[in-house]
Amino acid sequence: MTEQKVAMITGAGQGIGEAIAKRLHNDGFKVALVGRTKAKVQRVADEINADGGQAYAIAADVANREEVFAAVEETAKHFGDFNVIVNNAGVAPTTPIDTVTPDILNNTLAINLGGVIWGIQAASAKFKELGHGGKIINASSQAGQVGNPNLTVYGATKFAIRGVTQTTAKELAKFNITVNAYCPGIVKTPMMNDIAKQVADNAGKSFEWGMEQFSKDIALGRLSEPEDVAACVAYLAGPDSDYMTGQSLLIDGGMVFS
Ligand SMILES: NC(=O)C1=CN([C@@H]2O[C@H](COP(=O)(O)OP(=O)(O)OC[C@H]3O[C@@H](n4cnc5c(N)ncnc54)[C@H](O)[C@@H]3O)[C@@H](O)[C@H]2O)C=CC1
Ligand SMILES: CC(=O)C(C)=O
Repeated sequence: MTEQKVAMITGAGQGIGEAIAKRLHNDGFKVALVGRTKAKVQRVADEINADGGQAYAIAADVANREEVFAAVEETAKHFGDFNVIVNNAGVAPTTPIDTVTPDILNNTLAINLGGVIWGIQAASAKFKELGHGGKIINASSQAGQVGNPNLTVYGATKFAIRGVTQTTAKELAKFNITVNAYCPGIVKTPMMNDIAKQVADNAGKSFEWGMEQFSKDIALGRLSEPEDVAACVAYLAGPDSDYMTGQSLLIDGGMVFS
């Protein structure tokens, strides 16, 4: 039997992160689930463990460098190895340009971009210490490929994540560490529900109208399930993507063609 690999997923208490944790468990990974609220990640870990898996919940704020390093350390100590990090946690404030404040800008940069940078630093340091390569997988978005109205700050972080993915892929390749990103489209999660509601409220329209503003250009004609994204992340976490690095995989049902 092949050795079970260890993956750490941030923002794993709901939405896409939860689906990734469950998919990697189904694919035979041991999984560490990281989130700011321990109870949320513990609920997902309990479900995976009840299904015969090995899941471990850790509380950490990805904007805090020390907490991210501590989470990686705890994951490696708990499971005895460390092979994959999925830097998935993120926030998406709705920001028509005239509403952007220093606090919104700094907080979103600290979580979305800072969290990915600390995750890459902590994971690559641990892979090197363990004397083997590894896989780093970052959450970007279709909003990191094309400008989405009302998402200036969020979109900026998601464009930046594609850049960081490319630069670190080149830096870390010599250590047998790959770095790739996934770019979901419009996924049915609490984050997307909040965005659609805020856009609708700002326009004095219904939630359905708000969602339609984002979903009308999906070629496949349906919103994404979190599991659609998790399936592609599983590919990036597994051996079939070994010869792939620096790439940003669009999983958007055909909204954007790059
Ligand atoms: N839902 C969508 O349509 C899309 C989502 N994405 C990206 O996918 C990722 C996951 O998104 P969703 O599951 O939709 O979001 P979500 O809001 O439903 O879940 C995100 C999770 O991350 C956690 N989190 C937020 N800030 C954190 C922090 N500082 N430290 C630790 N955990 C933190 C939240 O508590 C939450 O549990 C995000 O990076 C998002 O930008 C990208 C494209 C589309
Ligand atoms: C939330 C997000 O990433 C969108 C709308 O693409």
